[in-house]
Amino acid sequence: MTATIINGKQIAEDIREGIRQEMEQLKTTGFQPGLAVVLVGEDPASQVYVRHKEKACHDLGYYSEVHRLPSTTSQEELLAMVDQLNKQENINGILVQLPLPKQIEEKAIINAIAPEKDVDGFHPISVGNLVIGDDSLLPCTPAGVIELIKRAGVEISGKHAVVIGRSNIVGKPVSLLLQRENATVTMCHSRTSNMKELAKQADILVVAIGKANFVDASYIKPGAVVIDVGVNRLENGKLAGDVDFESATQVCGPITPVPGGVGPMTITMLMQNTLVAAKRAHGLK
Ligand SMILES: Nc1nc2c(c(=O)[nH]1)N[C@@H](CN(C=O)c1ccc(C(=O)N[C@@H](CCC(=O)O)C(=O)O)cc1)CN2
Repeated sequence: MTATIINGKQIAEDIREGIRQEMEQLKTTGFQPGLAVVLVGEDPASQVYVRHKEKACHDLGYYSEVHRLPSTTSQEELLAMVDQLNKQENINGILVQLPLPKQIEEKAIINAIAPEKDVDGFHPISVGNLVIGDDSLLPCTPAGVIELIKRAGVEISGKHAVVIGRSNIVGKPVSLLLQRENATVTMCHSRTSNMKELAKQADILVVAIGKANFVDASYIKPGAVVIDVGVNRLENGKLAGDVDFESATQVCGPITPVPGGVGPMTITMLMQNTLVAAKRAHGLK
């Protein structure tokens, strides 16, 4: 079995093309999804991601608002901003870019977003719906992971999936989504004593542990699908995933690169969620 590269950039573009075509039809009726993005502070990576979100809206013909607030913004000020966006009829999706400065409690802000506008899928109601398998807006990166696996032509049902990492944003939701697709899921984390042994049993290995090049060939069953969610900026300025790509490709089957794998899917799935939220707000299917 030889490694094949899953081209996340191309898959993300294919999905955007589908959205573009749907928009062509919908906009004749005056329909326009609206996304508000709130950025607090000057984190360089967050500034780049927010610019990409604004550009994606522009390219697809969405209405877009970006609110750039100073790093000294208080929790009350940010809550007031979210409250105002909850009330705005031209806004169907609200995204507060993470991480937030330390004086602001992330949870308080996420909980304040109206669940029907929660295009990040982080609100407890969205998470609860995901757990019980009801319709909800799915968190973007985990939804992107599932989409990548499917579009790489990999059947998920009946497979053993191992997820390394248990964050609320990636590890937990991706495990639930894999389970929803009828995989048998094992979750590993920093306290798992036999991680390598478990990872080596995976048909599908999803790595979201936030440690550069953590997983090498010795963790991978020959031919396994490897999805690398890590985006780690090295001291030399280069990006590295959580998977040692050179080593992994000696044994794995389909694998996502970093950059150009999961990352590009995050913003595309956000655009998809914003369209879904807008259609629901207009009573469309
Ligand atoms: N409110 C949210 N905050 C954050 C989220 C999120 O989903 N919602 N995710 C990340 C940041 N993020 C989007 O916000 C994001 C991360 C990475 C990429 C991406 O395309 N990565 C590229 C590499 C980009 C680079 O050169 O730095 C890739 O992997 O190919 C897009 C979006 C945290 N915050």
